[in-house]
Parts: sequence; C-alpha cells; structure tokens
Amino acid sequence: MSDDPTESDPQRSTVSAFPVRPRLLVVDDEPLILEGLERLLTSRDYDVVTANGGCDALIAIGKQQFDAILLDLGMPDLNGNEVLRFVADRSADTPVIVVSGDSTIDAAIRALRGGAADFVRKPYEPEELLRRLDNTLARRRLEKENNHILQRLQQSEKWHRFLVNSSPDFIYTLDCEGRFTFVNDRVESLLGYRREELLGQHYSLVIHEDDLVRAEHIFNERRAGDRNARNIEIRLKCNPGMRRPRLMNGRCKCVELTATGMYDEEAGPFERRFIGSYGVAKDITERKQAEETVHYQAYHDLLTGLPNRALFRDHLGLMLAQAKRNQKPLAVLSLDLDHFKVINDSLGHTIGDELLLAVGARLRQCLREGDTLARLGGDEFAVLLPTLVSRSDVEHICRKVIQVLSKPVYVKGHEIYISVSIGACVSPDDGDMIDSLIRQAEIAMYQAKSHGRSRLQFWEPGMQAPYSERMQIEADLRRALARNEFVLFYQPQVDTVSGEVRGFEALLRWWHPQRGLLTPADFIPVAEESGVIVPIGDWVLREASAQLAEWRKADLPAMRLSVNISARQLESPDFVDSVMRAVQVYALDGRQLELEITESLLMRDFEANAIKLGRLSAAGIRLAIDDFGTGYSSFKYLSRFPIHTLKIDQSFVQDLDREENLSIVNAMIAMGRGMNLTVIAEGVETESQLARLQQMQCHEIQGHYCSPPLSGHAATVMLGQHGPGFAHGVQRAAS
Ligand SMILES: Nc1nc2c(ncn2[C@@H]2O[C@@H]3COP(=O)(O)O[C@H]4[C@@H](O)[C@H](n5cnc6c(=O)[nH]c(N)nc65)O[C@@H]4COP(=O)(O)O[C@H]3[C@H]2O)c(=O)[nH]1
Repeated sequence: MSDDPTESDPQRSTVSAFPVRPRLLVVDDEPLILEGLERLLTSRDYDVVTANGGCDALIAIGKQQFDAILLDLGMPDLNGNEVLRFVADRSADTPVIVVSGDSTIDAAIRALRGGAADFVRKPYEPEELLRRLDNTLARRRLEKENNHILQRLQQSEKWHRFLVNSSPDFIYTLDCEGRFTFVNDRVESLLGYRREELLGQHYSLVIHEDDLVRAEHIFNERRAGDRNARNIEIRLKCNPGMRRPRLMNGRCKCVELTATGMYDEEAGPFERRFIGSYGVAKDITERKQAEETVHYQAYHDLLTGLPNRALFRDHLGLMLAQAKRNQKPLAVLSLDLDHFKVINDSLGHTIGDELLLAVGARLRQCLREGDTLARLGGDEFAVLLPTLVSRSDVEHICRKVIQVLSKPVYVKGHEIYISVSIGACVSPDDGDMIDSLIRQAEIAMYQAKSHGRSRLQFWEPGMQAPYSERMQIEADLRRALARNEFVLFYQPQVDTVSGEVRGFEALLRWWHPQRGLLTPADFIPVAEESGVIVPIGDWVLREASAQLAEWRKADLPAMRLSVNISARQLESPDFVDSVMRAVQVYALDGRQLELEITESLLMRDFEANAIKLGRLSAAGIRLAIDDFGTGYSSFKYLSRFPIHTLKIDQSFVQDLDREENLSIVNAMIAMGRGMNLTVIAEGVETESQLARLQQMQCHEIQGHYCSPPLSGHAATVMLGQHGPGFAHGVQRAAS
C-alpha cells in the first residue's frame, strides 16, 4: 500500500513531486487583458489555459486541475466571487490570485475571506504580478509538502499503533519514576488489567513478589542500544480482581522481557535527559509450563508423584554433603513389596497401581518432612533419612513401616495383604558414595527377602556376592530360553503291584554354559521372583507335550506325563489357554497330561483356581496335588478340585521308620484311596520304604529306588523295554 496521497490522481501530480510546468487558469472577460496575461505567463514557461468569463472558468476547473488560478472579479456572466466559492468547494487547495480592477479595500477583504490567496490590483506591474504568482505557488508547494508529510506521519503512527496493540507481546513505556505511561491492548488478555487501570501505576503492581528485586534492575533500565537488558525471565502478577478469569490460565505469567532506556533526543547529543524506559514482554508461560512438566517427568514417578531414582540421587548427594559438614549419619533404605508381582499379575495392573499409591501414602505417614521417599520402579521404593542419631533410629522407623504395611489394604473391594522387605545402609559407616549406598541398601533388601521377607536387614560388607549371583542368574535366565539351554528329564512312576511304569514326571534342568547342569533349586526361585518362570513353564508344557507326541509316533505305550506348575504360571491369565494350546498343537489325549500343583498354591486363590482347573479338567487334563501333607489344606476344600492324584511328599517317605510318619502316610494313602485318587509316594530310595508303602497299598512310587530322573533318550529306551527291571525289584519287595 502506498502512503503517497497524489498517487490516486492520474490527471495531475504535485508541484514538488513532479517538476513539470505549473498549469495556470487565467480568467478575464476583457480579451485584451486576457491575451496580455497569457502572453506574459507563457513567456515565463507557464502552461496557460484561458477562460473569458466565470462560466468558462467553471467548465475548465471541472475538466482539469490547476496549480493556480488568476481570476478577474467583475465579469458579466458569473462574477469572480462566485467562481472563488466554487473553487473553495471543489478544489480548496488550488490557490486563486484575484486580479481585479476594483481597487477598494472591501473588494480585497471579501476576496481574501472568500479564499483568495492574494489580491493584485489592475493595472498591474508585470514583474510584480509574476513575483506574487511565484510566491503563491511556492507557498502552496510548501503547504502541499507539509500536508503530505503530515499524512505520512499520521499513517505511520496509525500503523505503529496497530502493530503495538495487536502485538502478541505486552509493550509498555514507563516514566523516569517507573510509572506506566503507555501499555498496549495485550495487557488486558495477559494480566487482566484494563489499560486505564495501569496507566500512572508503578510497575511493581504487576511484579511477582519473589521477583521484585530482579525487576528493579530491568524496569529501571537506563541503557539503550545493544547493551540493554534482553530476554530476562520474570513473573508478572495477574489482576487479582479480574472479572474474566477464563482469559487467564494461572495467577501469574512468566515473560521474557527486553527493556531499553529512553532519552529526550531534542536536548542535543551532549545533554541527553533520561525520560523513562520502554519494554517488550513476551509471554512464555506455556513454554515454562512445558519445561516444568518435562522436568517434573524427568524427576518424578508419574504414578505416585514421588521422586524417582534421578531425584533421589540428587537429594542423596545434597544430604551427603550436608551430613559431612554436620558430622551426622544418614541412612538409605531400599524397600521392596513382597509378592507384589503376584498381586499385579492376578488382580491386574489397575489394582496393582492403586496398591502402590496406597503403599506410597502409608510410607509417607511413617516419615518426617525432611525425609525423602522415592519410587525407584515397580514395587521398589527408597527412603533417605537425612538426620539420624544412631542405627536404632533406622530400626525404629523400619519397625513402624513394617507394621503399617502389614495392615490390609482395601482396593476396589479386594482385601490385600502385603508386606515389605527393607535393606538399609548408613553413611558414613557404610561409605559416602551415592550409587554404592543405593546399591548396598538394595543388596541388603534382597538379603532380607531371602531371609524370610517382612524384615529389615542392614548392609554388611560380605553381602555383595549372593546378590550379584542372583542378578547374574536372572540375566542368564532371560537368555536361556532363546539359547535353548533348558532340557527336561523324566522320572518314572512305577506301579507298586505290577512294577510297570505308569507315568513320568517331567523335571526341568538347565544346561548353563559356564556352570554346567543346574537343578531347579538353583534357579526356580529366581525365575519365580523375576517372572521368567511363566515363559519357561510354557516351554516345559510344550516340550513335555512334544515328548508324548514323539512316544506316540514311535508306537510306545501311552504314558501319563506330569509337569510342575508354578505359582506365577497358575496365576497368569493366559494359563488355561497355554495348556490347551500345547494339548491341541500335539494332538494329545488330555488324559495323558497331568499338572502337578502344590496344595498350598492351590489354596492361595481358591475360587480362581477352581475355575481354571475345572476348565482344564473338562478337557480331560489330570491334576496332581504335589508335596501333599506339607501344606494346610482342608479336605473339604480339596474335594472341590478335580483331583486325580495325590503325591505324598518325600519328607514323610524318607522317614517312614518313625511311627508318627508311618501313621500319617497310612492315613494319607487311606484318604486318597477313599477319594478314588491315585496315590504316589515321592522320594522312595530303599527297599524297606517300598515294602511299607506296598503294605499300605500305595498305588505308585517315584524315587531313586526305581530310577533317577532320566534324559529323554534314556526314558524312551526304558519305555521300549517297559520297565521289567522295576517289576522284578518291586515284586521282590512285595514278597
Ligand atoms: N532325595 C531324593 N530326591 C528325589 C528322589 N527321586 C526324585 N527326587 C527329586 O525330587 C524332586 C521331585 O520333584 P518335585 O517334588 O515335583 O519338586 C520339584 C519341583 O517342585 C520343581 N520343578 C522341577 N521341574 C520343574 C518345572 O518344570 N517347573 C516348575 N515350576 N518346577 C519344577 O523343582 C523341584 C525339585 O526338582 P528336582 O531337583 O528335579 O527334584 C525332583 C527329583 O529329582 C529320591 O529318591 N531321593
């Protein structure tokens, strides 16, 4: 858009902008005078148009623009004053010089009042007329130029005002006392003040109390140019009484401020007078909030809102420095919920999350304000006790924690019992390095877990090894499946009367690349705790099923094969499906597969287990109660499960000489037979044990007396021979 007002007139440009010959209109009814004037002016290079009366003049003015008009007054058709009025109405900026024979002062005054620029009496001196014409044209040229400049200034001010007011930034000026002399419209949406409310007010009205000292420097900025204050972050307060809170998000805004000193330029370069400052404040509230969110997320656990490991480390670092200065001990606790994974897997993550929230809140109750409680991940919490008197303080707090967490937690209708294992270490006794203190507390916590859970264990120097070994096993276990390092062994279960092999128990072994063949006792507890047991258990089911399918393919007698099921496996929501899948994939007769589940595990979640096992039983799959006699099951409950086999725990079998054990085993066998179950005695090592079991009419035995667990190949060979050797031994014992 152009700001040049003459650009809109195609007929004529201004005298100053386009130095062409000035165009004049000469009006007189006297032909001789008209001619004389025309000659005179043309000789001076004016572009002359003549009109021999008032009417002619109006026609000429209507057609084109003139830079000046020389006008006679007394004309018969239309006198000069009428023409003058017409010019004043139509093109007021065209100067008119009246050239009249009427020499009265009244005529001159009237003409000048009517808008004439000058009055020249006839007869005139040509040079005098030309000089007056030149003056008039020069004056008009200056006026036009001034107008033009004024217009441009007004336009430019309008644009600046528009830019300032529609700016997304808050723009202000202050006087030298720090009072607002200008604020743009943005202040209303930013701070909730109307402009009039702020004008004349001291800037401190809008500064957040905590930033007042900093603001003093910026709002009194005297520097101008490149050295001024730039991009200074500061908080501005919103109008507390604002009526339209929907415009605001929050009670204060964060801005980035650039301020500059203002000086009175007219005082000259050596006498610059400070008159105030102006500034531009950019709203960065959203950016700050986003930064704060990112920062919060980086340092907090999002579920509980507690500090995470990074923030815990920071706090610990600070407190260690402080403890060193004050020569006071501090303690780091590592807390881990016992069996949390089981709860999480069986009741679902939503309940698990609620439980963690409840635990966090309870832990907080046991601590003082200066203590730090953090969630390091999963069910692992950490506590920093920065001011201790002695170790007994730690014991006291931990007793409180253990006691508070031993009370049931109610989540969505579930009554959940949880306990916590705590490891602790104290600085400076146990060191003063952040990471080693945290690690030592964790090591001690694992020790507490392995010593029976729900207890406190202080770190001791020798504790490193078992923890590392456990971690190593866990890491190796995670790789073992992919590397095909697991293998199943098969231990036969032999009929006590016929001596024939009735079935096998599949027993897991791990060919560890460095440590050789490992038995379940070496790795099942770690696999259970870490959850790796679920995929491993799945593999066992598939491998055992594959073995049955292989025996069938080799035309070997159909055997029962039992597999051990772990707690995590049974509680996994996918359990039933994974068993069914194995049966279907290998097209097994469901009755060939038996699941061994310990009685205590069965009782743990009675209702859910009854449903799951009911579904499996409907598909013909058998259920054996493992380690029978070691748990606290009630016969009444046991009868609600579709059980086929009772396995008497080897601890009873191996001590059959004791009268008391003999009676128990006798009762168990009688009960099993009474319930129409197959009774198998485990861990039978001697002939006399076998003889007693035969006497008590135990159906089958399993143990080294018959055979240790065999490799798949050895078990296949045995099946081919169909166990005559056993029959011989078993029958001999019976006779
Ligand atoms: N002293 C003695 N022991 C005998 C005798 N005969 C057999 N045994 C051992 O007794 C254990 C019987 O298995 P379990 O009670 O089911 O107890 C098993 C079972 O609870 C668990 N387990 C084994 N395989 C698996 C598996 O695939 N999955 C799961 N979850 N657990 C398994 O590990 C436990 C131990 O398994 P193993 O070390 O293979 O130990 C086996 C077996 O080798 C004997 O005459 N004398």
